[in-house]
Amino acid sequence: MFSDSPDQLRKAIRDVPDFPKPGILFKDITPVLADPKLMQAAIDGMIAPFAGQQIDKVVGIDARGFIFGAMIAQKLGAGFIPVRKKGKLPWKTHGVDYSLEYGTNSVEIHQDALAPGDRVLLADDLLATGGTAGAALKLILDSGATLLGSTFFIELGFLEGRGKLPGGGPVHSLISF
Ligand SMILES: O=P(O)(O)OC[C@H]1O[C@H](OP(=O)(O)OP(=O)(O)O)[C@H](O)[C@@H]1O
Ligand SMILES: Nc1ncnc2[nH]cnc12
Repeated sequence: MFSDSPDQLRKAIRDVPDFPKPGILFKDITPVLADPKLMQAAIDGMIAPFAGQQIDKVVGIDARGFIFGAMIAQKLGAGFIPVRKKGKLPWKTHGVDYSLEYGTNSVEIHQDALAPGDRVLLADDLLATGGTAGAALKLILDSGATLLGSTFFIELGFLEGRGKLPGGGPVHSLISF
């Protein structure tokens, strides 16, 4: 990781006012995705607090969480498990409804994706109200797996989303606004 990366990462995140709804300041990560050095710094920074721990599975949340989660899983030598928006997974699922900063939705996980005793890290691009990550946390804990913690590229601290992640281990974010 290059030493001034947090500053460079922060500068690369683009603010888009009133997307997808009036009053929402959308944090656009596509400039980070487009730069391999920045992405490497982002992934390294998201993994750092969990270094040295045995992690069997990384759960990533549809859709932007797939990008970060899959890269983290590869780097850790762990499996990747998708939590998808309702109706997208082909096999038997468990699901949960939730609300997020700009709406409501449902996410699902395959019933056989996680097993009791699996050591899991949850990953997403952004923690806002915590509704989405809280829904994923419920799916993980209901499976009997052990949730070691959660890691986010961005946290919107003023929305206090980490309060929606009780019992899920440490919550880490690389860039806070
Ligand atoms: O903390 P919350 O208020 O729940 O918001 C955070 C969630 O919102 C975004 O997902 P979105 O549903 O927009 O899906 P996308 O990744 O498909 O754009 C983001 O990727 C997080 O998953
Ligand atoms: N402000 C925001 N920007 C980008 N993604 C989000 N997900 C929830 N709130 C968001």
